[in-house]
Amino acid sequence: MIRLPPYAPGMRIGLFGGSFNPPHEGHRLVALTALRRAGLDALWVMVTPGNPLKDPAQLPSSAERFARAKTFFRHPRIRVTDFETPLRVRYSWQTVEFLLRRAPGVKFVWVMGADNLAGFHRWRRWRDIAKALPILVVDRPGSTHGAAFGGVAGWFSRARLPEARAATLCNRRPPALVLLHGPRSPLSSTQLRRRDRSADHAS
Ligand SMILES: Nc1ncnc2c1ncn2[C@@H]1O[C@H](COP(=O)(O)OP(=O)(O)OP(=O)(O)O)[C@@H](O)[C@H]1O
Ligand SMILES: O=C(O)c1ccc[n+]([C@@H]2O[C@H](COP(=O)([O-])O)[C@@H](O)[C@H]2O)c1
Repeated sequence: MIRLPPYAPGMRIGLFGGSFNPPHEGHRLVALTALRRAGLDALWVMVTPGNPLKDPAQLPSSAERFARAKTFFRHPRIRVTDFETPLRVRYSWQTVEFLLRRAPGVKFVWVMGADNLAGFHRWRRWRDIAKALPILVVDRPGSTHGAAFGGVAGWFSRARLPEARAATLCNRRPPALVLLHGPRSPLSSTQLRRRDRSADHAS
């Protein structure tokens, strides 16, 4: 049996998947923004076994990334989980399908940064994900335009809600999308890995 964080019918839960290699303040900003502006009861930080669009070489195990994320995200409404690893998930549509079956009545919303929406058309069965649950996107420097006008923007045009309606997103019938603007973080895991590598070289 796959273990999940606590849930109950009617709860509003954000699903925030990522590599988290390592976690950083940009991730925290997304998590807190989603909790607050969508009025979520909880946010699950889902440490992926591996983004299918990224090179898995050099990716620490999900156990290592999970441990680090658990230490990093200390918040009463944030739960870190790596259930996608025992579930042997490769693509997010599998996660969504599993959760909707396993936790009926929970109001799930998919949470992502703007760069992920800009590349969403490359995700396996992205239309099925979009038809299965609402999507909340938090702006990210460098991806504002791509998220608003990129590959999937046309498809979402009628499903897009104004930011002021973000708190209603969990109750919307999908497809439904909100693109949130506000405080942004320029941080990335790539940048942190580079910084760690140069510190190693210097010492
Ligand atoms: N600074 C940020 N602002 C907004 N969203 C972010 C930011 N950093 C990461 N995210 C979002 O967090 C989720 C997990 O991202 P991920 O763990 O790949 O971090 P990353 O910094 O993009 O990593 P990498 O640099 O290794 O690609 C994705 O939805 C991504 O869009
Ligand atoms: O399902 C897909 O095709 C797919 C393609 C790219 C990314 N994802 C998921 O998107 C989330 C963010 O990934 P990342 O690497 O940008 O942190 C994570 O849960 C990935 O598994 C999923």
